[in-house]
Amino acid sequence: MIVVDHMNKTFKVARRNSGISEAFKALFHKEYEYVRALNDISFTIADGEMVGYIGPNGAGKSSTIKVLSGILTPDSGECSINGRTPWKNRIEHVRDIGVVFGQRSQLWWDVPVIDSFELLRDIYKIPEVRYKQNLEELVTLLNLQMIIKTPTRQLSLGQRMRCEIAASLLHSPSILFLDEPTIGLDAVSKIAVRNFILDINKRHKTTVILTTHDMQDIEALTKRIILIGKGKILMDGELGDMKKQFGGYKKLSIEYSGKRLELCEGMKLISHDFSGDDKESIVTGHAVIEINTDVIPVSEVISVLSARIDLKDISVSGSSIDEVVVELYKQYKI
Ligand SMILES: Nc1ncnc2c1ncn2[C@@H]1O[C@H](COP(=O)(O)OP(=O)(O)OP(=O)(O)O)[C@@H](O)[C@H]1O
Repeated sequence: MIVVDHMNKTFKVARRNSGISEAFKALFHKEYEYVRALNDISFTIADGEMVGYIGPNGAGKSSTIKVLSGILTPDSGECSINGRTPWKNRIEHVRDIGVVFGQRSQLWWDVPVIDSFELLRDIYKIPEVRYKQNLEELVTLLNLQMIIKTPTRQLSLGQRMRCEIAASLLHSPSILFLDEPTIGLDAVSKIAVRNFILDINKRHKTTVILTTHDMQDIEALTKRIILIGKGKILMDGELGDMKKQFGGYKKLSIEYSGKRLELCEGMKLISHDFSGDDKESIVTGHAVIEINTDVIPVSEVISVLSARIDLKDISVSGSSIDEVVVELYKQYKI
């Protein structure tokens, strides 16, 4: 169980203008600015839950993960993870958690991956039998057989990320923090990583907190999302509800022939290609229309259109998860 209660963190950042004279001045008089990375944040995450922690750049996601993993001490507020305070009980705490920072490596750069794994076994004092079992499972599920003897620096990004995830799980943690685990991965590697995370959550009931800008990760993995912006928790709820609230638009794509395309209230033309003179003669065309379903249902749009034109082909799609998130960020002005 993770309980975060009214947590705050402010960074003091040195600022100066460019130029040699400014650099010289800064030797004697430094100017500082305060950045409020976490502003009174609170949330609770139950055992076995998978939560997407989202927000724009600089929102405070990594700072939260750093506090939860014991790397950073907050200025005030409480945090209890399985009954421990991460920054106070660091040694016991790290046995309970696995952390993957997509942009940083926990593997030793110049040695084969298996050597890094063995070092981690010694650091975490993982019993030999458990280590062997976990290693075998992770090597199979993450398909590491061919790369485990290669030095980390010679691995591709996708190969390294699979090794990073394995490294974070060797000691069977009950909680996994994933900070942008699919950043820079190709489609095949992304899907492999997502499937693996789903699998360990299902089989081992591992609690997963995932920060990402990849909304397909969120859609594939989590039901609950927590939105952070400018250090504040702005929303905490079901992904499905968020889609309903912010995704009230449908896109209608039509191939048609007939006279002029006329729209009514609740319909907006996104794109329109047509042949012929659209004022007088029969035209054939392709149009994409955005429908505000709060104003007019899709069925009515189709009947309005088909009264005027001959619909040859038609497809309807909802707002993509990215569009929903753009709406969400707009709404909260972040
Ligand atoms: N060590 C630090 N020193 C000074 N400022 C910091 C430090 N770490 C983070 N910050 C600032 O705190 C704010 C939150 O940063 P954080 O890295 O948590 O954001 P984020 O949501 O993870 O962003 P991104 O999506 O870009 O990774 C930013 O304004 C950042 O500049």
